[in-house]
Amino acid sequence: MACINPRNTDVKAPLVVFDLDGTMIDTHADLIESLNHTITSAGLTPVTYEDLTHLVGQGARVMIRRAFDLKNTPLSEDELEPLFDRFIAHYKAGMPGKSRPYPGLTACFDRLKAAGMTIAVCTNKQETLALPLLEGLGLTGHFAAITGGDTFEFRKPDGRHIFGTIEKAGGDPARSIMIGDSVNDILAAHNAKIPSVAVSFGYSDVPVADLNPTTIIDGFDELTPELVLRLIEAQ
Ligand SMILES: O=C(O)COP(=O)(O)O
Ligand SMILES: [Mg+2]
Repeated sequence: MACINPRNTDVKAPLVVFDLDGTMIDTHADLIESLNHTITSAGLTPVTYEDLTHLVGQGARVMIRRAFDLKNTPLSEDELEPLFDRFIAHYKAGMPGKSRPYPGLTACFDRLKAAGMTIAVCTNKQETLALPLLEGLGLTGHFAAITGGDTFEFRKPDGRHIFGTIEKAGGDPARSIMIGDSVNDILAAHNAKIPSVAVSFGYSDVPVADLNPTTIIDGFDELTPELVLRLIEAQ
């Protein structure tokens, strides 16, 4: 097992930064249900899972706006706000709903932490949704920091969202990696100049290999301390 030298206090623990939707947690059923609850009230027809992969990624407001674009229906800023409130109320009320961690996630956390590594969350989901969802699933205690799409004045794919998360978690960008499922995560890692791991099972609307991540995993059993160290040392 990989081991961190505990005597060298100048070297920060390796930090593994996780995206939330489609990476740690399979949230698609609840997102689709709340989105359809929202847009059908405005006369739109429901969206599908395939649609969701094009809509999710930049938070709830953008998801609703993209759904209207998808259905070729104009939407003014004034109309958006009550729909946004309707989405948030519905999504929050059902939480954690059908959302569940992907297989092997907590075993992966335990493995990384046993090797002296730190874990953080960098999601574009707003804090008022991300925090109770992680709490509802009993995961909060694993993380040194959780940042959302509204924590800073910037969000993924802006690399500063990752830097802000690393700083809050007490990490070092030179010893950090990003795990994500979509273009925002891989681009943000690229912009922050840190290695990226794409998961193949999330909500990307293109094959994740097209995003040029540093590497790809098909399940959390592949995310080992050895892989994390290899990626950090190779950067
Ligand atoms: O809520 C979203 O739109 C995206 O969330 P994620 O950054 O955790 O994938
Ligand atoms: Mg995601």
